Amino acid sequence: MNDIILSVENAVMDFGGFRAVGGDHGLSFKVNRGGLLGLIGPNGAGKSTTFNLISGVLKPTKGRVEMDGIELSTLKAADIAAKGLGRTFQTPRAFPSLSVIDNVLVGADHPEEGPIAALLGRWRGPDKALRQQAEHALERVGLADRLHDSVANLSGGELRMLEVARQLNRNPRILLLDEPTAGVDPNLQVKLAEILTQLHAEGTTLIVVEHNLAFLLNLADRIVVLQNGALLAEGDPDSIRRDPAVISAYLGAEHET
Ligand SMILES: Nc1ncnc2c1ncn2[C@@H]1O[C@H](COP(=O)(O)OP(=O)(O)OP(=O)(O)O)[C@@H](O)[C@H]1O
Repeated sequence: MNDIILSVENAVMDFGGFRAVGGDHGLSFKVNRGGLLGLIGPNGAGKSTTFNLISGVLKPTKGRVEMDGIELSTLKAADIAAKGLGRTFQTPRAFPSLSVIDNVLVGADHPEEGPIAALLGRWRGPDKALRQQAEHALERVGLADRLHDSVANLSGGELRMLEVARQLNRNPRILLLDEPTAGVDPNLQVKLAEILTQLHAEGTTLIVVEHNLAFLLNLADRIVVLQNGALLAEGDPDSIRRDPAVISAYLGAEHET
């Protein structure tokens, strides 16, 4: 029997009259505890919107999201983060006036406070243990020699790795990564794959949205495919690679380019 940590149940997200997620019957899928789930689909399929529903950035028009049997859909994003759900964004977010390490330290000690309160808390100065933990997170993503650099000096790929470090520092039980390889150079992509493999081995539940299918299909143990906001297919990576509906809707189009 699979142990389910997260379930999306009949979720619908409408923006005005436009249905971004849910199709005709609502979107439902489950995430195994400790699993590495890949969420794929063509542009506009509803992947980021689904992440926003899970992490509480958006409230579903209909349906619900549950983590360990607790309904998340009614909670604020900061409360969901405090329950152990971390995420990165498709467009990396950073405090531009802070150094690399201070960007990791923001919110590290009291994630439930939210970033602004935590930023003010930085005036107290972090204790040594927190600083060492943040340094370790930055070492893991290959930014050990950039600790005191301004984030303004980081490349797009490095900013993305900074977001990963920020989440590693919080040690989430579930981590959602939105297009983690986008703009990341091949060396850092290898590092990223190592980090995901290690987190997976440590029992962290991972959900990864990615257009780089070669990267994701090698790492994930299950794949959910969305099309027009609805579930097109789900299964292990091999069955998804062979699924005629996926090939025609998505993989086929990719292969032609
Ligand atoms: N705030 C919003 N208001 C209106 N429409 C939105 C909003 N956010 C997303 N959409 C629309 O919902 C659909 C799904 O968008 P979403 O970003 O979730 O897709 P995606 O699968 O992540 O796409 P991509 O791979 O291009 O990032 C798209 O048609 C998008 O234009």
